[in-house]
Amino acid sequence: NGKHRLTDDVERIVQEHLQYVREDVSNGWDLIHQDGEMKVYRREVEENGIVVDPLKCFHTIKGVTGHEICRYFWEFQYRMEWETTLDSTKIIEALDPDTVIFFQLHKRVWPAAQRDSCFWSHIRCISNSDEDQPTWLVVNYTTPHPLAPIKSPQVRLVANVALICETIISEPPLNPKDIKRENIQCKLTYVAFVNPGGWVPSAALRGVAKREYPRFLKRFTSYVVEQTRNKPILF
Ligand SMILES: O=S(=O)(CCO)c1ccc(-c2ccc(C3CCCC3)c([C@H]3C[C@H]3c3ccccn3)c2)cc1
Repeated sequence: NGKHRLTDDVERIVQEHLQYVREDVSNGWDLIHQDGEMKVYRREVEENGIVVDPLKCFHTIKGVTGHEICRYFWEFQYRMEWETTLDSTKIIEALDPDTVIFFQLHKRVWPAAQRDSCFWSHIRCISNSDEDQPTWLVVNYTTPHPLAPIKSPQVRLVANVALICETIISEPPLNPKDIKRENIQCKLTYVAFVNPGGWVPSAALRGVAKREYPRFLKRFTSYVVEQTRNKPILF
């Protein structure tokens, strides 16, 4: 894909996430939610009295590939079908076929002021030669943009989010064309570093995050399972 003004930033952040995804959650992380295969961890971090808790979620979803999960997460046209915490979302610039810039209005979470966000969103396939299936990832990273002016009373969110997915094929048939959905599953890692961009009561924000991240990940992954059920597998 063509080089653009954010190529170096995108490369740097993608590489950082590829290192970070391997870090285990044994020390310093609290398991805040478990539901079947989904495990949600959080570290309690404050910067200048603002809660910026990193979030890490591991989940295994049967019947879908990592490419399908990343595709539905990245593609703009599906977003409002699974994202219940947004008032609006729109693409304000396309930098290359895999990198766009979004502007989003997030639903107001009382008593905090309404948040908006502007980030570049990049989707990529990392082929790791040794394993059979490639890793797919999406990164959403805050960036300023002239078409996303900061307008009071909205507060600009600062977010660095990654969705990293592996595809597992159990009992692969001799001919890949014979692979069925019951033989595939996606192992996903979702990490979110969200700075609310301005003061929010710590307990309120931690409560919202604890409720909303698991709900959002469950709703999103269920949506992809539904959408792909009778479609050819996208590897
Ligand atoms: O995965 S994404 O890139 C999907 C694209 O939309 C993503 C997900 C979540 C957020 C987000 C935005 C705002 C908040 C807070 C900050 C003050 C008031 C709201 C939170 C915290 C509260 C947690 C939360 C988690 C999930 C959904 C909503 N709320 C999270 C941003 C981007």
